[in-house]
Amino acid sequence: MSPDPISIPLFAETQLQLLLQEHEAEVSSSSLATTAASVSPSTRRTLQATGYALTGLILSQCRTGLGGRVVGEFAPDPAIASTESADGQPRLGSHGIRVGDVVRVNDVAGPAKKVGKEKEKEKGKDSVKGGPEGVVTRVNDKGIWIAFGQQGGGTRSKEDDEAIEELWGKKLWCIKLANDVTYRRMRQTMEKMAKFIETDHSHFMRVAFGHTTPLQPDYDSPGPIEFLDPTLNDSQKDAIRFALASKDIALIHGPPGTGKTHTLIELILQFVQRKKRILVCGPSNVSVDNIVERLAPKKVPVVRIGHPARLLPSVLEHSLEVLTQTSDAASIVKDVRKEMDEKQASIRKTKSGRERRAIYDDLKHLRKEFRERESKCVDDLVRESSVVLATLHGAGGHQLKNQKFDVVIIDEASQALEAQCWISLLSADKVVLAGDHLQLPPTVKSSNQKSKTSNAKSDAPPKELLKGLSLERTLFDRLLALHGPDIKRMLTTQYRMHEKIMRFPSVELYESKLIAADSVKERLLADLPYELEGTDDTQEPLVFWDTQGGDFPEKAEDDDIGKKEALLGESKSNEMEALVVARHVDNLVDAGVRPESIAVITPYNGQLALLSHMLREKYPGLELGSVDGFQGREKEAVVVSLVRSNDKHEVGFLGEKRRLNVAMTRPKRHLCICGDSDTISRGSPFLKHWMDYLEENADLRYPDAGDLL
Ligand SMILES: Nc1ncnc2c1ncn2[C@@H]1O[C@H](COP(=O)(O)OP(=O)(O)OP(=O)(O)O)[C@@H](O)[C@H]1O
Repeated sequence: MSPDPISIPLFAETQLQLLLQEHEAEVSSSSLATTAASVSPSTRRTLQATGYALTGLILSQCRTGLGGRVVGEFAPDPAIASTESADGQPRLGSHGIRVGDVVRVNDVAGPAKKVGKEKEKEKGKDSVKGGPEGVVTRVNDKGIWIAFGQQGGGTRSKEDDEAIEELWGKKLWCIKLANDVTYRRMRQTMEKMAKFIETDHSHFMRVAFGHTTPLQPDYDSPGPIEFLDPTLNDSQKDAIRFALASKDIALIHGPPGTGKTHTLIELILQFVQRKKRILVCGPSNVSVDNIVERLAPKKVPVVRIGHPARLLPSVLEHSLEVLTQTSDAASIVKDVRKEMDEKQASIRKTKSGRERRAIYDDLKHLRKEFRERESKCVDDLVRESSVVLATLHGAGGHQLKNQKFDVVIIDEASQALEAQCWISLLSADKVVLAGDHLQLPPTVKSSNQKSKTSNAKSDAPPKELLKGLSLERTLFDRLLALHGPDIKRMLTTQYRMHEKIMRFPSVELYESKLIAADSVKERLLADLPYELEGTDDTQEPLVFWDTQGGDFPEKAEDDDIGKKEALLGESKSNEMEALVVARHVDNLVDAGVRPESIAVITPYNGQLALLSHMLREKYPGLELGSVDGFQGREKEAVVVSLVRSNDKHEVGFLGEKRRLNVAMTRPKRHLCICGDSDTISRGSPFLKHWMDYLEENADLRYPDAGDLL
């Protein structure tokens, strides 16, 4: 079968337009657009209250941190700090700035007045409005530490040094910025692809766009395989054999709880044994760190690329930036760093402008020297590592510019935008993607606004777009549709759910292929390793509170805010149903289930707000979240509030199978569904089957509205 080929430049142009729309949607939906340098005190306070800013700061210390960046320590301004900590020191007020956030530090009085040429130079250059930008590396109630320099890595510049110098003695505040490194790297990659001519196309690229079919896997080429992990099950072994034998593309399909990462670790080790160099990527820092953590004890040389502030503490020792300080190769950088620190400190002691300029000049030379030595050190470290790990956008950084890998592995590939994947794939020969296309794709904001395609560039000539291409269509999905199931292997034993919880998603979505491992298939809450009462709930894996009958109506939104939110699918709520949920949680806790073992999830943010109001204070350990946000997570007991209950039988975005799949596959021992079977069963054949399954298999209960009030 010869697939329909897709034009690579047209694909890239289409992606560029879709990405532009998405970026605009992101910027406009975020109040981060208001990042002008000079804003009123009350706006600053509001920004702090909403989690976007931190006010009342002064610069208290500077030093050279990882990667040669200046790290500034900012303390509460004692003149205005309203709270004190136990030791009598001023404390920062409550705020939402976290480690890893990109922030800009501004002078409360506004940017320094520039004169003449400098002013001209800065006109129209938004990025220099306000103070220097950096990444938060540490926060506690006595201060915040910020590493200055480019968002995407790289060492500091003269402009950074000068901008930081300007902060001494000023009253400061910082504001969280949108982190657009990912967007920028995707755009650069697509721009590159749009310009490629045929001779630039790799074999993998031609496979990925249907210009040719995948080559036959060669099962002899990897030689005999001795599995290192004795616990691997047959489907995991089969997936590993296939990925080793494939010549260009292998998809590992990992339904919920089937040990996708477990399998990837063995696969990576097998590649290393065969002297292959591997780049391992994932869409988020957590997805990558998860692999570093599990790989590190196996004694393989690994290096993790990425800003240290964003990495889990447990993987820091493998971070490239830390290695550039601690490894043998790092000594060549150390001397220069010390000299830079000394120079930096001497600036403040110098009053004369001439001397200051001379120091800045020296710093400039030192910085050049530092960069050259560091770049050699980085190159050496990366070249010596058989396994390099980075986020997908991190793979577009300068550290990997001249690096070549035998295999690129992408974990959680079905949660990454396709353009994001290509950042790591442009020069790849062989690719392994792991994911589950039957769970939710990455969140895309612009798809909610399809009707308003009048984007900001509406006066630009319309470009031809590839039909059927949207950002939600992931590479994983597209490759499967293009080349069929021969390019994938599915993991089939799941180690999370009770058999009764697993059966419906298995039959409806995974061709009845899932098998519950013996260790989990009959596990109940009552078997938890702490004291628990055996009740109707703790001895039952599947409960359905059916609210049919009209006494549990969803709230109709008719005000303006409601309508706007409804566009985002966020505003629905159902107060009576929330009472059913709360009652069920009470019952579980009364039976002895720890609130930390329970999660309450719902597709609607309106309902989440209501449930949080009812339950957060009562059970601080209980986890409350949206279904979308709970993807990838698990809990002993999960209560799902479906919300929709109306005469028109509208189910809104419950109609999305992948969302319901995520919702129903989070629990290990107990799943409780609260919803109106009458409304929901008419939403789609899938929903009808689900309601039928619950009716036949769950412990069915009908709440009494009067009893709840
Ligand atoms: N062959 C196996 N034998 C026993 N336990 C296993 C096996 N494979 C995976 N597991 C267990 O299953 C659980 C899920 O595995 P893992 O964390 O690797 O999956 P994942 O891919 O990260 O998650 P998901 O399957 O939800 O995508 C873990 O507790 C892991 O120890």
